[in-house]
Amino acid sequence: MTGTANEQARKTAEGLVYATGFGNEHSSEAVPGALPLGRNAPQRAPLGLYAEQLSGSAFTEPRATNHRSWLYRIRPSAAHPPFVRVEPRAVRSAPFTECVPDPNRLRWNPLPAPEGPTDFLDGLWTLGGNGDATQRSGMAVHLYHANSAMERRVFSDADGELLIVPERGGLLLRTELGLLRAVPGEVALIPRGVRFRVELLDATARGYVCENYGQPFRLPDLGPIGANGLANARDFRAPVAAYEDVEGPVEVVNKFCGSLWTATYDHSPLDVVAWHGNHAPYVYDLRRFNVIGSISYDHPDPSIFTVLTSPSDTPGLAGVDFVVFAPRWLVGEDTFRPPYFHRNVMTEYMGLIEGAYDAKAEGFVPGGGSLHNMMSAHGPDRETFDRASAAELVPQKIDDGLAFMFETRWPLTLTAQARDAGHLQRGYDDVWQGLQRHFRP
Ligand SMILES: O=C(O)Cc1cc(O)ccc1O
Ligand SMILES: [Fe+2]
Repeated sequence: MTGTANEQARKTAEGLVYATGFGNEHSSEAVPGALPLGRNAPQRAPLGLYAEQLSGSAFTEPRATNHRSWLYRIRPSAAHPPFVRVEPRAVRSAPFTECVPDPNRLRWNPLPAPEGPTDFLDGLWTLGGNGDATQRSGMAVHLYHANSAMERRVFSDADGELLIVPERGGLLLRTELGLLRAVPGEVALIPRGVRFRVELLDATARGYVCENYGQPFRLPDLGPIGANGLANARDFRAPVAAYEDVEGPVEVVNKFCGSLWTATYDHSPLDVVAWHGNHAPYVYDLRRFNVIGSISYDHPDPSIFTVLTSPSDTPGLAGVDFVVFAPRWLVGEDTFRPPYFHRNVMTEYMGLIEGAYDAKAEGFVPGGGSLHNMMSAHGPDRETFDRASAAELVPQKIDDGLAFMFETRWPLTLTAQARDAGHLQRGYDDVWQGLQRHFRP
């Protein structure tokens, strides 16, 4: 991508307007009068537009979990040529069958820079996942490293929603429902089936993606925390309508039941002039997260840091949680303050957006990731354990990092490329070597 194209994307991103709130019924029109009033499907939609419903939930799901938007577009989505299946490059999907599930603790360095011009879609690289895309259950962990804009190219994912976690470089997401800017420290969500393309605000972009095949992410219940706290609903931003009136070839890539399918349209499908509904993309600034923790003793379980949760059919057991370790004060008395040693029935994939993470002195780097699969023993490395066991317990501000976790109820199976990757760290186990016995009966 040329500097000029980046510059243009940056200028566009600067002027963006948003609607706020989580899961709201938004309505928006890019041209006055484009949104019909009082009905969804008038005999003739305003301004010669086509009316189309995009459903992210079954028609009959309870109102609280019903997701759909009405789109008023220049051409109906139905007018398209056949899709043909294409090579998926480094994108893989559930069920993950290339490897046997591995109980070892694993850690990767950042995804290497791509060779040659690579857009967001070509730069997607799947680490692993669980479940089955055709059953709409489970999740996948992808990383991306891109250096160019998706030009005349649009992507949509029928298999799940995409939670994008930029780590390096900002993104301008041009979606059917409008434009979103997502820079490191923010996360963006593209709902199932929503078409979008990604432009870059910087020379390169790197980050993580949680592809959630299961129920859409929602805000966790707050229970005794009360009516406020953690991620507050008003801090989520949805786009306002913005459309492309572009004729000529545009490649539309559709991820469907694990495969990538492509068709060349004679126009851009990002041609929605007005819309209303709640099946909409959003962006959230992780620094707005209201961190809640212990003000007496002990280290709460990290569920207290849940930003978004995708419930499964068993109450309390998430298909996947998105958890953030944001700057916070530690004040626990007579407490080992960093993450404790533990074995967890849930599987933990962790990434680092910036700085450092308080359980690991070294080796867990921004853009890298660690996998602690179901029941694998992990926790502070030796250096962290020794330091925290001896530390003077004065109030301490942890403000030198932003880490996150995709935590899932099912074990995560790697792709062959993740297992064999040159950037897989050898000897991760060694960080727990040298923990001395101190037992004195
Ligand atoms: O493993 C990790 O670092 C994540 C984590 C953090 C924490 O504070 C407690 C439990 C846990 O799994
Ligand atoms: Fe953990």
